[in-house]
Amino acid sequence: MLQISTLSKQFGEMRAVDNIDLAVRTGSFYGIVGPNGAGKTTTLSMVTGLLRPDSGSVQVHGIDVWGDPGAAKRAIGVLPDRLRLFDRLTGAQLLYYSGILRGLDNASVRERSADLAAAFGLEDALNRLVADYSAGMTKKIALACAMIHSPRLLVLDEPFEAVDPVSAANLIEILQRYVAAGGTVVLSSHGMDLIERVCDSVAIIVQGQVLASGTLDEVRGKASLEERFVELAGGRKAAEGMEWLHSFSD
Ligand SMILES: Nc1ncnc2c1ncn2[C@@H]1O[C@H](COP(=O)(O)OP(=O)(O)OP(=O)(O)O)[C@@H](O)[C@H]1O
Repeated sequence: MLQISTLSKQFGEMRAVDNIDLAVRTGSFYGIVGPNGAGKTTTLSMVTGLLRPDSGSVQVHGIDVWGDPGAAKRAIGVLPDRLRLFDRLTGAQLLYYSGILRGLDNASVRERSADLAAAFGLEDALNRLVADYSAGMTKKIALACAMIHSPRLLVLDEPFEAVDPVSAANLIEILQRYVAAGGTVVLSSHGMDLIERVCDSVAIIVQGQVLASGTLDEVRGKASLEERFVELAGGRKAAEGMEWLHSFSD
């Protein structure tokens, strides 16, 4: 479903993404993990046609994302990292806008909006401005907008950040049913337990490079995913120094 080949992106001197290759099969629940600044968001932005790569290619469902971005984007639903939503719309209007933009007819948009609002527990918030939503509610309405056109591939950058445990469990169930029906999910997260629980495959990205990828068992071996992650990310730093923090200036 997704083939990333020798993808690179440099910002000035910084090689944010350095020759990344990844393959995600149809029906996979794929997790991308890595330390802050590792290049996850940059990679996912290039995958979804939001950021032009310096080199390399991305194929989604056999379509070259940068060769035919319109066709590729039809196959993808995206939850970007920094949410830039039209937040002077109500939740209902934002869902309507997303559905119509994706070519759905009126009746389908209304039916799907109601289903999504119920699934995410947003029924009572639909007529309020998105600008007034909490962080978690904003994330949920953005997720609903990403799903409304039933894409083949969902690319979700930190979908569980700020989402409460009940909503996260609902979302996981929705995604698991979507995958069981043949959809494909690629998500980034810092929640190792969650990735271990829901993903069948995972990639660990450190300093713009894929240091491990494959099925969950291939990547973690006999260790936990967190242990493998810490090992590949260069270990933990001992919390030394900063005595001033314990000197309490009052
Ligand atoms: N537009 C930009 N201009 C300059 N540098 C950038 C830009 N976008 C990202 N970077 C840099 O590229 C590197 C990778 O950033 P990226 O956002 O992809 O990391 P990430 O793995 O998603 O991190 P996090 O887990 O903190 O979200 C970082 O060093 C970041 O500062």
